[in-house]
Amino acid sequence: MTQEPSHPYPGRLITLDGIDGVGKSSQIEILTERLRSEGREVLCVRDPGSTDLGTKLRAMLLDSDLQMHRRTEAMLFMASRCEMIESTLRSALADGVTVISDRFLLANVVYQSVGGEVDSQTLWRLGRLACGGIQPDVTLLLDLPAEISMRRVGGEPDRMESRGVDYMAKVRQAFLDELPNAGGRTHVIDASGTIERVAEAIAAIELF
Ligand SMILES: Nc1ncnc2c1ncn2[C@@H]1O[C@H](COP(=O)(O)OP(=O)(O)OP(=O)(O)O)[C@@H](O)[C@H]1O
Ligand SMILES: Cc1cn([C@H]2C[C@H](O)[C@@H](COP(=O)(O)O)O2)c(=O)[nH]c1=O
Repeated sequence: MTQEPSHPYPGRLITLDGIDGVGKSSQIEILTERLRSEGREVLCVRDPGSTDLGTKLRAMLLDSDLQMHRRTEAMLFMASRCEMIESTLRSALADGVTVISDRFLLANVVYQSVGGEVDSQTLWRLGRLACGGIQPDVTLLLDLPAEISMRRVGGEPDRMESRGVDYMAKVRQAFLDELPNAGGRTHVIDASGTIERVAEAIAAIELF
């Protein structure tokens, strides 16, 4: 079955996602190096972040001392993503660049729907409006039990990590449940092996 295009541009949007500590950033580093060694122009962005506004919003959203309603939280993540798309991501795709995003709308749906007052369908609808018609071409979901991933997270827990391992276990399941709605091609990668083993599993996936 042919898939609807994720966006009207020649570039490629690849997103990596999963619960905190699953190993996304480590894999993005390896994937970026590999694609660049193959001669591809690669732009890495982080969600939330990657703009002045997004960086400020990230600091607030991860500040354990800051209280906010779940709908407020959801919309601030969407605002950061909108700014990143309209100031960086869209033009890169238009120029044919491969964009690797550390998280995207899928994280917004699962992290803000678990245990909160906002349902996933509403978050998909609002989130797609905020993304201005851009969806990932490929979503790589790194999957790992929350008990293991939370042990990998170092330092003081941020506002999301402070919600604890039970919340993170529900987020993990929500990622698996919502992945088919992410748009484009989707893959679940077992993140329980060594960094090298996980990188091999990602290298075996056809990204283009
Ligand atoms: N496959 C792996 N096996 C064991 N440790 C790993 C693996 N991948 C990453 N780590 C380690 O786990 C920690 C978190 O890794 P990383 O920052 O890549 O995860 P992350 O998903 O980006 O985390 P976060 O979402 O919290 O930023 C790091 O100390 C990293 O070295
Ligand atoms: C995009 C997005 C992220 N989150 C959560 C997920 C993590 O706990 C933090 C981001 O930190 P990381 O270093 O990327 O893990 O924010 C969220 O709750 N909603 C979102 O839309």
